[in-house]
Amino acid sequence: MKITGIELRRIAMPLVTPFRTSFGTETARDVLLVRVATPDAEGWGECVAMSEPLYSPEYVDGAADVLRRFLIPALAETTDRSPYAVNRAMEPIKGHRMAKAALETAVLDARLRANGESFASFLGATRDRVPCGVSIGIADSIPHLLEVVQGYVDEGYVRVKLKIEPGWDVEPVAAVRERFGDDLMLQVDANAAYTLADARHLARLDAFDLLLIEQPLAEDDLVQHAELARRITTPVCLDESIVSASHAAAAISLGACSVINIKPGRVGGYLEARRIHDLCRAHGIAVWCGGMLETGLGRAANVALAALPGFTLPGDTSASRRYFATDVTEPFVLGDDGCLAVPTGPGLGVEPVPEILKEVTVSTEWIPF
Ligand SMILES: O=C(O)CCC(=O)N[C@@H](C(=O)O)c1ccccc1
Repeated sequence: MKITGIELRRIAMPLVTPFRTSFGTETARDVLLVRVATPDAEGWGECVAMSEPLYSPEYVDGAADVLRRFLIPALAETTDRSPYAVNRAMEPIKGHRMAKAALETAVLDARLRANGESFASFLGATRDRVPCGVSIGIADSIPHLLEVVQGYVDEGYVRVKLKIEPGWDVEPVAAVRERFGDDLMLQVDANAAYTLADARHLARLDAFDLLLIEQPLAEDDLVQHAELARRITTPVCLDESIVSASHAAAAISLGACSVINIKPGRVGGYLEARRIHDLCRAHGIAVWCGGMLETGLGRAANVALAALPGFTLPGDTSASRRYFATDVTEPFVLGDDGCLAVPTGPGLGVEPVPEILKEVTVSTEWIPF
């Protein structure tokens, strides 16, 4: 597969409502898209880095820079376009996993579209629909939170994730459990807002039969997560801490988690995401697909990944309307069964709608090969 050039495209995607987490509030996504052009097909990759390095060290301007100056030139030096060769070409560059994931995905998408194979088939999906959870930000009051949860439950989401932080944790969880009963699949996400000194306080969440508590402690501390896991009964799930299959192996062997949130952008791409899936499956560790407020492009790839057999918990693969009034692709719409259909077309199975893409585009940059 010959690449004729690569386009870096920045699009501005306003969010339907502000999304507040323990590390900040998002009101719009400044998204970097990577388009790989070949004579037979074009491929798309979405970089999930946020505008500022608050979730992880990466940020969107930095991702564009490392792609332009290092990752794309490294790719241009090889002629082997197999997905593994793309990974190998980028290997010497340290870190920048979200940037790498976007480029790997775009090359893979172009290749699969040319070969007529879907992302789901390539990854080894075993389902054609995936049950969807929804992530709910920190609200300004408990009554408002309950209203928001009611809305998403009415839409049919099968699992609710509540963002928590010190001062907004036990009370909102108790109120949701009280209002929606014990059958609602409920979990919380702290985005590393606590320390081990909060263990006794976090143990108060054990009363609410949560599916898991996501990333309670700092992303670089597996040992403290293992100690916390011994002091609470709610299963610990890691997100920010798991940036590779070797990190997942270390976390599992240390007992730092019993569930892992797999985000392909965070771990450097869908191939590494599948490796983590396979490793966790071998260890009986449940995984689910996390989200980074992706447009329909990244969402399509995530839904395909979430259809692999080890994804036994509903992910943050919500419908497009959860975040965007108008998605850049045909919208992902939640079915009456609370599921999204796995795209079946070649590659991602979706593409940007040209007039919408034009409207949301802030800048484009063409890098010829
Ligand atoms: O549904 C989604 O795409 C968002 C899910 C979600 O809560 N993402 C969180 C997270 O920490 O997992 C996040 C939000 C914003 C930025 C980074 C991460």
